[in-house]
Amino acid sequence: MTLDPRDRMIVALDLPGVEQAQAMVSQLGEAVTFYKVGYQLTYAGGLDFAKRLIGSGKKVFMDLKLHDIGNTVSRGVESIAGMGATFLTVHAYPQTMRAAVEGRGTSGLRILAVTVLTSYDEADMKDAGYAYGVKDLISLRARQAHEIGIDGLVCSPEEAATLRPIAADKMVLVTPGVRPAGADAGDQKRIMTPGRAIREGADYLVVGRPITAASDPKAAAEAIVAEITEAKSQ
Ligand SMILES: O=c1ccn([C@@H]2O[C@H](COP(=O)(O)O)[C@@H](O)[C@H]2O)c(=O)[nH]1
Repeated sequence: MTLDPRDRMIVALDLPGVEQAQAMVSQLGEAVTFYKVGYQLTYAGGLDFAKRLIGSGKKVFMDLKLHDIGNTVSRGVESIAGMGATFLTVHAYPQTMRAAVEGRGTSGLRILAVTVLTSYDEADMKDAGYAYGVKDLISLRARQAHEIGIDGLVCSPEEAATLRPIAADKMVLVTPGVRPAGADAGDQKRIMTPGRAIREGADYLVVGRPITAASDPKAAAEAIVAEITEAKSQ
């Protein structure tokens, strides 16, 4: 996939409100082309803000991680499909994924299935009652997503190399859990540096706090794009 390295970085706008999100977008300027809007901002006026971002020429990933009975998921996805976002997440349960694919129809919205959250390690999987470990569950869910016609997977960069053969050129690999060398992991448990994530086969990197909480967010974003560029040139 030929993409400008800048377009491979998706900045998570996990901020308390539209005012803070707008200030961050203004500060980042041309350094960032792709934003992710998740729970925090969506429930604080973020849907209209996301539409305005799209109107201003930025790409938007709605990280709503839908999971409900099929009819509710389909109808929810139909509503989102009209807003012009590029990506929308659902949890990677077969019923939910089928409903999402039905709801997106022939719109340009691409559905991403969240395999196993990057804040989970093996102990968390057990704690949540899963019989599978991370590696087996992400592989199972990736195969199911492929069969159902999902457009991409959300996984840790640690799993990009394992999932690439399943995703082939049909599904993009979108990876949160990205931390520049020496950065605080926070609640992320399956992490990798930006350069290594790209070398392992990630198509898009999702980065939040390492940029939005940096003393100079624009410089932090530019440094990540430089790492992506370097990794792509190898
Ligand atoms: O498995 C997942 C799925 C989604 N996310 C989201 O990505 C960002 C990561 O933010 P950081 O500040 O860089 O940790 C955040 O919005 C999550 O909701 C994820 O981390 N892992």
